[in-house]
Amino acid sequence: MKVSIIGAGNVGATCAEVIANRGIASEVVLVDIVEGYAEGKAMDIMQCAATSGFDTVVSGSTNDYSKTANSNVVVVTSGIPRKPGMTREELIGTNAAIVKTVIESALKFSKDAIFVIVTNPLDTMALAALKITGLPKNRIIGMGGALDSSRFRYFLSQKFQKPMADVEGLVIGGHGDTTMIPLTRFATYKGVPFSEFASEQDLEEVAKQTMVGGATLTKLLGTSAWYAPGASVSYIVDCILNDRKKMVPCSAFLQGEYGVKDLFIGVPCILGKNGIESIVEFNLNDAEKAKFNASVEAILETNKGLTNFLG
Ligand SMILES: NC(=O)C1=CN([C@@H]2O[C@H](COP(=O)(O)OP(=O)(O)OC[C@H]3O[C@@H](n4cnc5c(N)ncnc54)[C@H](O)[C@@H]3O)[C@@H](O)[C@H]2O)C=CC1
Ligand SMILES: O=C([O-])CC(=O)C(=O)O
Repeated sequence: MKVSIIGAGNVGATCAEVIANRGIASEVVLVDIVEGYAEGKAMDIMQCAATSGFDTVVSGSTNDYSKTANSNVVVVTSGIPRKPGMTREELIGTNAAIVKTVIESALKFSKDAIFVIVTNPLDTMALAALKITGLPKNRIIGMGGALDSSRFRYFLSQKFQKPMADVEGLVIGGHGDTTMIPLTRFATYKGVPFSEFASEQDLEEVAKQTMVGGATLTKLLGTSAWYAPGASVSYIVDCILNDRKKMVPCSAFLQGEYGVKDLFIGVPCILGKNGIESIVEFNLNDAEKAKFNASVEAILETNKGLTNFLG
């Protein structure tokens, strides 16, 4: 099983390292535009193999997409990250052009690949990927909700002092500071809804922390996060390559689900060897619906910025 990761920066390289360490794929190819960068990252990761004990082969290439040929999965992590004070949406001008070039190049060599899009603004870049490739919707997956839900579980676990493994939480909606929707009503402690013992105010606080989770890290780090993003991408890659059929919130191209058409937004998806194999629909209450609709409107607004790139 072969995975190519386009963009060997913080997120891309972390993803390669996690995939190798967990043996998720037999081969990982990192590609970057900066001369020698992907080769260097790959060599550094390979020098963990002897001590970490993995046999995944990680290699790097500067813009030579022939090395990515016949990938089962292509991960797109190329593009600029935000700086403190910026929104993800502000990255669209630079990143849309990068995403277009790299996806066209990767598709030439891997016509059957499933594409996992990571570059921000995520929901809009996933739409760009669909339009650029013309691939069926199951083969374009936006990585947002997996990370946001993982952060939601972290903040729930911190707030209520519960082990992370006992905490479940789901985030849907857009992958943006104001567009994501941590579903506090469905958050559980070992199957018991948190709402049974936590105040609404406490749960709202956790939801707010989750929504700005990426911005908080960007402020602390001076650039956006990479460990949890890299781990979340690897989780999705594992679900595809190992046909896990797990439910993972991802940005998916909706065709009527949740009352939405022709738009990428975060919803629970079943991931397997065919990519997004189905979308799980469930009833939202009026307040959740209102948030979801507001999220749709915000993504539609950001998507307008694509017209310069895609016509
Ligand atoms: N969807 C999500 O949950 C997340 C998305 N991101 C996004 O992922 C992207 C990457 O973030 P980082 O890895 O932190 O940035 P980074 O700056 O560390 O790495 C980006 C890499 O892309 C490369 N690149 C730029 N243009 C390229 C091209 N045309 N071809 C090949 N490589 C090219 C750069 O040389 C750089 O090495 C950003 O847009 C960031 O906002 C980051 C974290 C989470
Ligand atoms: O915050 C950012 O810009 C990067 C990202 O999407 C995240 O970490 O959630």
